[in-house]
Amino acid sequence: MEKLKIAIQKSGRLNEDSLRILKDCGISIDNGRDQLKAAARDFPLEVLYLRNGDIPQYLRDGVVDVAIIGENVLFEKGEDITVCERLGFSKCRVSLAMPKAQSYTNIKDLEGKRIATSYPNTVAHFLKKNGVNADLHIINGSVEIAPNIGLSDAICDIVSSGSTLFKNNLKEVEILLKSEAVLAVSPKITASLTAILEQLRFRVQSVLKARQNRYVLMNVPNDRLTEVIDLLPGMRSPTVLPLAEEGWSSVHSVIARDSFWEVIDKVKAAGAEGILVCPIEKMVL
Ligand SMILES: Nc1ncnc2c1ncn2[C@@H]1O[C@H](COP(=O)(O)OP(=O)(O)OP(=O)(O)O)[C@@H](O)[C@H]1O
Ligand SMILES: O=P(O)(O)OC[C@H]1O[C@H](OP(=O)(O)OP(=O)(O)O)[C@H](O)[C@@H]1O
Ligand SMILES: [Mg+2]
Repeated sequence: MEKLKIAIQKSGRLNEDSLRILKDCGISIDNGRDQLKAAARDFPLEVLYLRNGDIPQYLRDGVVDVAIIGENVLFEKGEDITVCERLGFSKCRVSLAMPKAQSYTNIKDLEGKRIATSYPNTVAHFLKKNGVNADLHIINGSVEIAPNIGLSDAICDIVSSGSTLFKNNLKEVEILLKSEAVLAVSPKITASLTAILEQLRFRVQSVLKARQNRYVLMNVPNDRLTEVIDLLPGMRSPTVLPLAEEGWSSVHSVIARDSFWEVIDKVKAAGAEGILVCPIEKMVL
């Protein structure tokens, strides 16, 4: 049977979460150490472990059909590659930073300056858009050290918590783009493999939806039911079941993770008690 070839990062920031999302989709992979290729046991999928930076070219050439990759890498060297799902992990931004002591008012301050980066196309694109000329120094790692050793006046690199910038006495001055892990598709994917990709996307979507929501159960006195129900969204509407004790009901609902505490505070104030919160494994709408 034909198999969809998926590339995931061999080692690094994306590896673990990429394997986790496949696992949550019910796809188990025989994952021998040092193996560069593995087959899934229960889904027509073959996994290739590759360098994140090499993946755009493999997608372009059709060596792999899909990949889990940092969106920032597509911006740098895969603008022709299509994204079919945003996966919600490895969130970061690509930013320009300068020594803290240096004054900065706007991008024009970078005119004629030396900028060290691993993302030359991204920086060149940003500078061109702003009509600024600067010297780019391409380095592959430890970019944040460059100003401290006199290699550059500014840097452009990935920022997440900001602690690497802080430790190197740098300040973030411009955000060029925001990124997260995405599922990207080869322009050469065939129709029959697209059908398998659609099955995979369906599973991914139900896993992501489930991660974004929580299942809640609570006890509510019957005379406060309408008030509590009005505060709860639910998939269609909340479920209401009678408790063994007269005058009380059990109310079940689904709440978005982001608005969770806000809703809980409100239902509590409206008379709900014994509130239980459970993770959801899959959510099919
Ligand atoms: N500090 C961070 N916080 C969140 N996401 C990050 C962070 N650093 C990198 N990422 C994301 O994870 C991706 C992989 O980063 P990582 O440093 O593991 O590999 P890499 O050196 O860019 O790639 P390669 O696999 O080619 O060696 C990046 O492209 C980015 O999308
Ligand atoms: O804002 P922060 O939370 O500090 O994260 C940003 C740092 O994380 C990444 O490096 P990583 O740790 O992946 O090391 P690498 O340079 O070897 O890839 C990135 O290149 C930054 O240096
Ligand atoms: Mg890194």
